[in-house]
Amino acid sequence: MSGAMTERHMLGEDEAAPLAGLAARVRALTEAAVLTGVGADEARAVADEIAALTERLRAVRRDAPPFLVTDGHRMDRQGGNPVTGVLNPIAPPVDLDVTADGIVRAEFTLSDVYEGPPSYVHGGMSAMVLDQALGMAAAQTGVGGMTATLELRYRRPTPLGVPLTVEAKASRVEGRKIYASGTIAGPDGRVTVEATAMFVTPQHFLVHER
Ligand SMILES: CCCCCCCC(=O)SCCNC(=O)CCNC(=O)[C@H](O)C(C)(C)COP(=O)(O)OP(=O)(O)OC[C@H]1O[C@@H](n2cnc3c(N)ncnc32)[C@H](O)[C@@H]1OP(=O)(O)O
Repeated sequence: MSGAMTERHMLGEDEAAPLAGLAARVRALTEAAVLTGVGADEARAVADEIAALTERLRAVRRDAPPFLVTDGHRMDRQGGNPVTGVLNPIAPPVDLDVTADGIVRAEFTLSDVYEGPPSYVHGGMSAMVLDQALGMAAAQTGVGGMTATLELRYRRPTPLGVPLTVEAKASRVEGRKIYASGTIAGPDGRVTVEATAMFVTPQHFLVHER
């Protein structure tokens, strides 16, 4: 089971680097699988080889994704995060940075793996990137919290395969509620998606993590 309370193995740089390399290869494999034009026999043969490789990785299995040893902000440690995690092949990954004034920002590119409407980014993927960025912005105010509400306005289609920018900032804190907003913009700087969210700090965060 993968739960918040599960004890996590901590990966040092020496252990993390080859696993990040593995994730990068699987990410490339995923894109190749989505775009391949090989015939049925070749697809079956490759599938068998991948099944064998999967069994090799399963030979030693952890109970939950490991954390990275880091002196950066807290989310840095979640190498398995589906948006930012270098250890997770389904993460683009989006390398979110935090400026001194609490703005969370990244440039990233989404491949055809994330296609929703033909030639554009899937709206759920934009939501996931924004949830993560706004969540990190909320965390800059103190403890951070769980997403309670996330409202999105899809202003225009988000293009695939070109540099996008995500930006987020917390706007205010009211007790355990933290409000944040953010955007995704295309290479021309025009905003494609706007988001506002409210995060609620669960009581157990306050007890265990302060
Ligand atoms: C660095 C981190 C980056 C992380 C980015 C990714 C973030 C995520 O994706 S988190 C995953 C998605 N979210 C979830 O699964 C959350 C599931 N929900 C929960 O766990 C709980 O409902 C939680 C924590 C939001 C609130 O629970 P709890 O602490 O018991 O809240 P509760 O005491 O009932 O309410 C506190 C206040 O918040 C309000 N509130 C709680 N939930 C909501 C909601 N969904 N909508 C509106 N208001 C809400 C309550 O009305 C109450 O307000 P007031 O104090 O004014 O009466």
